[in-house]
Amino acid sequence: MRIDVISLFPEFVAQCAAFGVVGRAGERGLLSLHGWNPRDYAEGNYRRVDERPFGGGPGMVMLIEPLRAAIRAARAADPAPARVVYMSPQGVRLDQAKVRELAAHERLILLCGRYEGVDERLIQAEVDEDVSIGDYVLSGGELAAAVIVDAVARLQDGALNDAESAVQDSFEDGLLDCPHYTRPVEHELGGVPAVLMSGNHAHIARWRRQQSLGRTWQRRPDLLDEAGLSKADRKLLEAYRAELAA
Ligand SMILES: O=C(NCc1ccc(CNCc2ncc[nH]2)cc1)c1csc2nc[nH]c(=O)c12
Repeated sequence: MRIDVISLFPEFVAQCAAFGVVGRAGERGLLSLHGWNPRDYAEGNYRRVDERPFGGGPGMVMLIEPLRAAIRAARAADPAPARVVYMSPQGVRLDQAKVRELAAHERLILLCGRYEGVDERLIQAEVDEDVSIGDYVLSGGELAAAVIVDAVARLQDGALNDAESAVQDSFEDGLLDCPHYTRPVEHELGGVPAVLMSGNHAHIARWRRQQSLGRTWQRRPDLLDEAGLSKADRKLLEAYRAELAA
């Protein structure tokens, strides 16, 4: 998969892709990341990339032409067609389903705005979809682009080893994770649930499932509705709640 990031700070996103699983995906040739800076395509001796908004109001708006030239350069760098995603507070909210959708493309071009955003005409002409990473205010689209790079890199075949795939799958079952413990068994902060030391793998799996169900019910009941619980799940959750009420 090839991802081109259009940003005034392209090194920002490159850095986020230099470590861990994502860095390894790059080394394995599963993901290539390229940055394009609109300022390199800005005209005039001030090389402007932004201007004051028509109609007045605070902040600045990114100009059409430097962005358009940078997008064109990115498109031209590889013959494969690219999906252009504008990182925007007005976008659809990113979730794992959207990540899977984006990861299926051979190429993505991620457009990162700064200031108040981008001239609407550029968005209409060049952008396929707008994506937000949540309802909070960031200083630009770069962190959102880095989130997408990380999440889609993990889904490239060969990016994760078996253990890491298990971690990925556990999230994808739609529930929150169970608690995790490692050595020492005894610690001033407390001990370890006996079931985890029992060696009884059926009991351990049941306990972990019950903890996932219980924590999801307590912290993210919204996820519970979609999770499609089995009869066994519902019994485990009932027992969890009964234990809390006791
Ligand atoms: O570029 C991004 N943010 C920069 C930014 C933030 C706020 C405003 C203010 N706009 C005026 C307004 N908004 C609502 C009503 N009036 C403009 C630009 C961004 C990309 S994806 C993402 N995902 C989550 N959060 C984000 O901020 C982002």
